[in-house]
Amino acid sequence: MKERKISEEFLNRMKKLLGEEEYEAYLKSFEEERLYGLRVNTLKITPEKFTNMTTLKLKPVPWIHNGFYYEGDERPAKDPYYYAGLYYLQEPSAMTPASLLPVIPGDKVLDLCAAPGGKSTELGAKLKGKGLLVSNDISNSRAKALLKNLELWGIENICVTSEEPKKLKETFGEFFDKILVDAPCSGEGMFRKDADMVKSYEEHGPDYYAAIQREIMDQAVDMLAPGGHLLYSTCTFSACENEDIIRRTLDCHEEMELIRLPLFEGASGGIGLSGCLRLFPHKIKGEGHFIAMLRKKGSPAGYKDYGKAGSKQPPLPAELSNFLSMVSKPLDCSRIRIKNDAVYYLPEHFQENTKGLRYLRTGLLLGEMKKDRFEPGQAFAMALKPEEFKQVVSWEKQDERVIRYLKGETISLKDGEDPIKGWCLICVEGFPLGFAKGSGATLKNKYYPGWRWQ
Ligand SMILES: C[S@@+](CC[C@H](N)C(=O)[O-])C[C@H]1O[C@@H](n2cnc3c(N)ncnc32)[C@H](O)[C@@H]1O
Repeated sequence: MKERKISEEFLNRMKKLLGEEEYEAYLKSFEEERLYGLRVNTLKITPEKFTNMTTLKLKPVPWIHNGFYYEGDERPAKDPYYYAGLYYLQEPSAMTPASLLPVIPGDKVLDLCAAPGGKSTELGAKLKGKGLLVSNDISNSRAKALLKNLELWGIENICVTSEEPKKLKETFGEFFDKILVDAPCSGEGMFRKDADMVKSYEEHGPDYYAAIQREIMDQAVDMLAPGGHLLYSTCTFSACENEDIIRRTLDCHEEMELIRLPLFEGASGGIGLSGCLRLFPHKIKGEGHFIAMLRKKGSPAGYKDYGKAGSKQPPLPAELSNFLSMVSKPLDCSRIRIKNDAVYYLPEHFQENTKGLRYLRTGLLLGEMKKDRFEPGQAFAMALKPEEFKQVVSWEKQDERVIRYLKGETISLKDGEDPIKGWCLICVEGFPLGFAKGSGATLKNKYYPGWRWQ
């Protein structure tokens, strides 16, 4: 582990927050090794099936149904199942916020500070393809990583934006049923996991972040529909970034109420504000976190479609229709849009009157219209189940062609294997990796170059 020098001021504050005895236990937790976790993508596989298939040595995270610890000497990101989007690597405490937000299929969900997608991927899985997930991050470069993770996970009903919350509020108003604010914070809870956090803490501490958090929460409240839930989380300990933010939100917005979160083994209540959750590394096998849930009073107005998705559209180009005839996934063609040759499948409830926002993605990118053909894209492959495409090639994980395909190589079929003509979906053990185009015994590789196995 890297050497880290934690500021005296922080340690004194922790002593005050925890009391002498607990403070000693907290300091002792620094002697323990950091923990490694992964969360299974329930859009694609059940945790039971995954644990039976993988060679990783896993132990369940007790409070997360699809969360597991893996051992630090394993390399789960160098695994074809990772490339198939079967799991996301995530510190166990960080799995908690998305697991607690009560998202149901059909909801309109906003993840306001979403990159790189640790929580958005779970929110998208909970939606099961129904409703809308708007994932936003103010940083454009981080939003690109977010987009990749959401597409790798096969989430089709996404919009990815890179905007200031204020701008989103001006556009959407009280639109969302569920909002997650996983706020930028001073990161005190991550000192054990990531020594670099100590360095950035010296530049910007709790007061700097508290001002940003207050502003973000005000905008989030204004985007929440009556009856909607807003979950606030940080990975820091300072009360001014946690309970104080919640207290202030309740004071400034009388339409909001606190929803008590149930305690689970090892979790603690809020300090001076019951109903919130605190996770401490000396009490739980995970890093430090704070979580609180709020609700906007009133009842949901019921379904209201703002956009034109579903309105009459010009017929699809023949090349696209031909390709879609190989796809049995139910697609509502009135939600297909072609923009600068890129073909998108809009999510339900998508507002087409939201122009002017910096979108990185509006819906599922099905592919691209080329001169006289349609070329399906990587995100489309990841959102398909093998039974939803006409021609499928599935290799066992040990088959050397899996890694060669992920490296972008042209693949030859083996003697005795049926020749392939045209588009096919390449899978590992039945889980899609991407497309290829067959011309008999040879498969031309169509794996997205930016995602290649390095
Ligand atoms: C704690 S991280 C989010 C982690 C993410 N939720 C995950 O689980 O992968 C906070 C994020 O907030 C973003 N951010 C900072 N200021 C913001 C603002 N004013 N509005 C929206 N996002 C902001 C940062 O770029 C950063 O990616």
